[in-house]
Amino acid sequence: MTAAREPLIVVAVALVDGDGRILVQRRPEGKPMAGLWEFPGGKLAPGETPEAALVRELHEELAIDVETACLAPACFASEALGDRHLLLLLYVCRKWSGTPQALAASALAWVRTPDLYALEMPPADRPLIGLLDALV
Ligand SMILES: Nc1nc2c([nH]c(=O)n2[C@@H]2O[C@H](COP(=O)(O)OP(=O)(O)OP(=O)(O)O)[C@@H](O)[C@H]2O)c(=O)[nH]1
Repeated sequence: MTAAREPLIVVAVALVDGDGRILVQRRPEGKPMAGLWEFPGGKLAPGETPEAALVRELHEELAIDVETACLAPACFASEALGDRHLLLLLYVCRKWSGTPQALAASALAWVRTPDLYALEMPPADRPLIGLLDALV
């Protein structure tokens, strides 16, 4: 009997601009779920805290710098993802330095929360839209 794999923890962030819009990025060709829109973020490296992982991912994916204190835990999703179970921890951040650049995505878009419903997003993200709408 093989042991079940542990849940996959992914951290992601809703960056909120001064107009209350949220940044989403489009997954590039060649990756699973290519073409879907998602919140910037990614998997934890071994031994990394969720906040440290998010600071690193935001630097790698968007070339922005964020302080841990500016990452507010907001909500989470718990969803099957292939042969794994995904725990997607979503933070909200309103303060960063630099201008986001699409270093790891095929496109970036600033979107009002109700307009997120019209975007194709991974299944785990859909339940987060209503929760985010209540928070931003
Ligand atoms: N960043 C991010 N990942 C998400 C979201 N929703 C969601 O299901 N995921 C999934 O969570 C995982 C994120 O890990 P990742 O971004 O490091 O994965 P990846 O495949 O892009 O990169 P990798 O090449 O390092 O494996 C992916 O399987 C992705 O599909 C989301 O809103 N943001």
